[in-house]
Amino acid sequence: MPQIVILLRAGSVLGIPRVQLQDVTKIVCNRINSDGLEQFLVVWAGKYERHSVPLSWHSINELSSCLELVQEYLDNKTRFDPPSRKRKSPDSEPSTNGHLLNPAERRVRQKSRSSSVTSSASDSSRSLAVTELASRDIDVYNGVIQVKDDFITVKASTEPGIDRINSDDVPTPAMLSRARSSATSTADDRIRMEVIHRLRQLPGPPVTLFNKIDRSSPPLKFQFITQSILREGVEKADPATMTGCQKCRPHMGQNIGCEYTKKCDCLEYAAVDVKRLNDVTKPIYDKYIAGMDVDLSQLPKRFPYFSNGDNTGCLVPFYLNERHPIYECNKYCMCGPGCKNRIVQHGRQVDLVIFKTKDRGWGLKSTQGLRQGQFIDTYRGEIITDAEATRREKATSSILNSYLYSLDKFAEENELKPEDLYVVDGEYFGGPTRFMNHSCEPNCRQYTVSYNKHDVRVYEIAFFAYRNIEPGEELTFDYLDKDEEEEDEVEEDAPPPSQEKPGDAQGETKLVKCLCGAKKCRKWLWM
Ligand SMILES: C[S@@+](CC[C@H](N)C(=O)[O-])C[C@H]1O[C@@H](n2cnc3c(N)ncnc32)[C@H](O)[C@@H]1O
Repeated sequence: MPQIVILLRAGSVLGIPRVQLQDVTKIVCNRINSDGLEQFLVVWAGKYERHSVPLSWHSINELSSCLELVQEYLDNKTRFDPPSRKRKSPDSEPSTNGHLLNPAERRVRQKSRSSSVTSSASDSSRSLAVTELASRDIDVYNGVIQVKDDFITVKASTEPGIDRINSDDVPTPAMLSRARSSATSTADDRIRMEVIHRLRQLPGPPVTLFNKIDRSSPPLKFQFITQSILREGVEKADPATMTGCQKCRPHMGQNIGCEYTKKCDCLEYAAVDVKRLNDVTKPIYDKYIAGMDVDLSQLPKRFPYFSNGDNTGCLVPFYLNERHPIYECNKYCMCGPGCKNRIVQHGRQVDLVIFKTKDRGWGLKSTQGLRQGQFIDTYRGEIITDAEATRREKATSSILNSYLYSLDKFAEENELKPEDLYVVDGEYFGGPTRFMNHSCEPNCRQYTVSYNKHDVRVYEIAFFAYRNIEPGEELTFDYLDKDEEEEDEVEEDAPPPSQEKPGDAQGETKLVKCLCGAKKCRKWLWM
């Protein structure tokens, strides 16, 4: 399309001009232009008369700050037109996991007609207005384009003689038909490179991307974060309540920090190991269970992680199997940073691969084998109030996916009302674990990890390997958080359960067919 090409060449003196994200409403079509360039039809944002919203075609280079809109367009297009974006040849996967451009797809369209262009330009600002377009179906340009300070802006033209195209008519059936057969591999690659770039910024061992299924990438709307973000109305407990263990020291014999459960104040609220109660401690425990004030440090406790041997750092069976809350040491503790009661706080230590599954969107795996009880990563996101979670659920853009995780571990014992609980939303902000799928027979489990035993509403959710996991095995957890003994027998071809998901007062959740493929699959999954 000549008018845009002229603009690009002028812009190349200044650098590639860019369309700004906030100026674009959406992208509605794609094509290969007469120069063989992939282009996208942009609908501009702004206050314009109805039906005369400016529209213009742009290359992926010009849309580098709008890649997430391009991705949204391509993902929707794929939903309606899957074959055009399927991988052609898995063998051509480059080592970066990026897609090779398939030469057969780079169809250079024969230039048929040109449009007349009026232009005015200065060093810092150039504008172009388009008169009658010979082929509206293809060469749509509807307004005045300006390049200023390396950014493209556009406005509806008021000049006489400029033909307007009704924006409601775009994309036309002819445009859609052309779009269907027009390659988008350059755009797919750009999007993928942006995701890979973001993954490379993450601290710790590499997180990589692998997709042998199609050309899509994880959503650019999603941002990787290293710590959860507390949103409006969410408050941690008063910082003054956060205290550390005062009687422990870095070297208490074995040079592992905290060593004696009876000395460590961090274990005050940790689960009691009832199997080790004796004649002295049993009566204290009974009083504790009856709700009386007792000295909890007298009761038998356990540290959560092995401190020596092959399994150093892995969860001990008492925590692994019974899933008691884990209380790690914190910055106020006297045991020092090398204390063995600090694992989750040091962050992810295993490599991860975000990969495309055949039928459940993206999933997560590791290239390394994981030991039973080994820490993988936390589930992070925006921590929001219950009311905000309900609002988001109702207004959700993700029809199929659910990323909300309720922080209700301590609700019952602290008599917290459901409306006072917080929820982690991992849809737009989170870590790689946001891509973990559900299995009815999972190989990972989620555990509660707290650094402040007095804070019952804000804590970490940490994933640990529940058994030894082979390299490359998909990492899964049970979304319903059921323990093995709670399992009900599920019959083959069981119909969808009629009751509501437990705890779902509003019945907002959806029931979807579970595709985990486990032998004991429950067949249906509440989302
Ligand atoms: C937390 S996300 C997991 C990542 C997701 N696959 C993606 O591509 O973003 C949860 C969503 O993944 C899909 N999913 C996960 N496990 C599934 C399963 N066993 N069966 C069917 N869909 C599943 C569902 O769409 C669910 O809402």
